[in-house]
Amino acid sequence: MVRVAKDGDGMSACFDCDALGDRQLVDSPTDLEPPQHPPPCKPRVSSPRPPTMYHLFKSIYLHATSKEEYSILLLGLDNAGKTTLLEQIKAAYTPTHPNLRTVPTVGQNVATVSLPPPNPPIYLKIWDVGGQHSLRGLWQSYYTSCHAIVFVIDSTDIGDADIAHLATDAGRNEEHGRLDECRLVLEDVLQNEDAVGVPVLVLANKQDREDCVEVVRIKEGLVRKVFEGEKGGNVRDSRVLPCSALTGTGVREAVEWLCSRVKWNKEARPPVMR
Ligand SMILES: Nc1nc2c(ncn2[C@@H]2O[C@H](COP(=O)(O)OP(=O)(O)OP(=O)(O)O)[C@@H](O)[C@H]2O)c(=O)[nH]1
Ligand SMILES: [Mg+2]
Repeated sequence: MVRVAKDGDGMSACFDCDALGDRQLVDSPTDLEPPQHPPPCKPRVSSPRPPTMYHLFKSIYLHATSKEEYSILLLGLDNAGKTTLLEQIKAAYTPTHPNLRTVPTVGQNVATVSLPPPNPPIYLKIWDVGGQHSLRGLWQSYYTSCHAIVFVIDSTDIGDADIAHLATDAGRNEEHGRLDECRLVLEDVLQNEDAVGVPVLVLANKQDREDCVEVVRIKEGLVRKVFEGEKGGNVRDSRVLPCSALTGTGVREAVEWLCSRVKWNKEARPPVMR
């Protein structure tokens, strides 16, 4: 039996003594002395090899060329505009045209963008997951490895965007769109313990439409109340920004905020090196 040492396991190749001894007995019929079993050979244990110049240069090269990669998770109700946003981010940072003819996402879409200077030299890996009710249970499996969450709101489908109104009699009779559903889903994200401390950017999307609610009302009437309410979870970095995923307005500002926040939070959630 031959044991061949693997590279770096500290032991050089060693031939098994029994096999060699048997063959010597058969090949030496004239031996008068009783057959002597050869002494077992000791495995030669070599000391760990010092790093070579190759390894040294390789690690310097990897250090100089690798970049930090942060994962960004796009969440929000179905039809909010997440996939359209992903297309606009790709188009803003890579030489591609956005595909704005989206279909409801069943599962996920993912894209990695490398930010050009003067942004910090990092990769953003952006995960767009389906927002339909039946798919929301999958979101939590992304929380532990994400570095920031973008919660996309359809600014045309949340009534007057004032959750205090929901509780009043006057409010009950009004048309709220999906305001209550949006509040509950956002609270659910903020309360998840795997997402504690993760920076959250709320995007008031579809600001290009005339029937949209202004960002300041969404901030004061919905987002601030959810974050400061009892289901708002722990303190975290957060921001509300207007955007139109369809026209691309506000998309770069959103990405820049995300870049600064993931870097800021890198002690708590370190990046992956690529
Ligand atoms: N006017 C306008 N329409 C938008 C905007 N963003 C998205 N839409 C439209 O809204 C619809 C839904 O967009 P999607 O990006 O597919 O929505 P989604 O959030 O990915 O939906 P799910 O995959 O079901 O979770 C599409 O018809 C988009 O063209 C926007 O900023 N303005
Ligand atoms: Mg989608």
